[in-house]
Amino acid sequence: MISITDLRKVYRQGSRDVVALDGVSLDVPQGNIHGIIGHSGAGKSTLVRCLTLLDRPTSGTVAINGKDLTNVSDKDLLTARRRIGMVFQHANLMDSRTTEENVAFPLELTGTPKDVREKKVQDLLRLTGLADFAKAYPSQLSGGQRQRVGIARALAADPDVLLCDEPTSALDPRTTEEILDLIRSLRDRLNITVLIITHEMHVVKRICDSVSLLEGGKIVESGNLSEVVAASGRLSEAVLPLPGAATSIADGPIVELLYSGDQAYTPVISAITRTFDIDVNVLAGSIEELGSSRFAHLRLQLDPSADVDAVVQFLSDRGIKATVKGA
Ligand SMILES: Nc1ncnc2c1ncn2[C@@H]1O[C@H](COP(=O)(O)OP(=O)(O)OP(=O)(O)O)[C@@H](O)[C@H]1O
Repeated sequence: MISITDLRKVYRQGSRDVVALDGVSLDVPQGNIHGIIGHSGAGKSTLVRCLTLLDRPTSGTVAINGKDLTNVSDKDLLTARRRIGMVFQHANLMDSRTTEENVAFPLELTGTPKDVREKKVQDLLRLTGLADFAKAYPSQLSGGQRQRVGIARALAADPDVLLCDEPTSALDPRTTEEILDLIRSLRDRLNITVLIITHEMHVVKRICDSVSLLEGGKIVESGNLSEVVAASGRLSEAVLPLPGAATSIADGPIVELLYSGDQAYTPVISAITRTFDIDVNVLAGSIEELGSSRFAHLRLQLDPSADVDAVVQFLSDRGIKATVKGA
């Protein structure tokens, strides 16, 4: 488990202070994949630097399984850093080393005996689908394979947390899916906690259990995917976007529905039509399967004669959040 508590980082720029992190608090349980999403300047890189102890936070703490990493002495810094394995946008491999030598590098630094090292490297290569590329040099590998090497190397020191900083931003869509699936399968097998820093919502939708929106150095929304969808905030809009203002074909109240889980299997439109004996027009819709749950976001236009309050109550009785958007 990783616990970030009231993390602040203030940079001095000339005569003014720049608050890059403004009290970030976050708990990610063991074995969870948590996405941190934010636009440029939100504070993502600063957060990564503070989590990897490359930069000391101005105040606040980062603890892994209850052990505070932020207050370790310089002497213990290297050991503390090993508890977080880093995956970057570019794998930054050593060109003169083969795949297995790149993966072995962190183990050489810690003086791991050769026989233990070799077994560990072969295990990691199997785990990351690289067994056939052990003797290949980075120049002989595809972008996706190089990223796999970077992931295997990040796992070599048995970290408690895998911190992935824009791990797929440099990859094509198909390779992106492969790498995200690999990260999820590693989590499933190793029960490792994963933090993914990204500006891409599809990364969150593909593998994250939970997500936080970082903005101006603060976490402004956070929760597991069903919670953030139900909260109908900005993350909800980003997870289940509806196309812009759809033109209505007739007068009549517009209602937006947001629902997940079992309710997503409810035949909602026919239920409204039958119960209220009115026509319903679908203006826009977005239905997604995220993790093991299904989420739906619909914009409906009801018959002008509809008793909209009664329809909203009918939906709410069935666990479906409905908001009237005006006629
Ligand atoms: N070393 C520094 N000195 C002064 N200000 C800094 C420093 N590093 C970051 N900042 C400021 O802190 C804020 C957050 O920057 P940060 O690089 O963490 O954002 P980001 O979300 O990673 O953006 P990007 O996605 O563009 O990399 C910005 O206003 C930035 O100008």
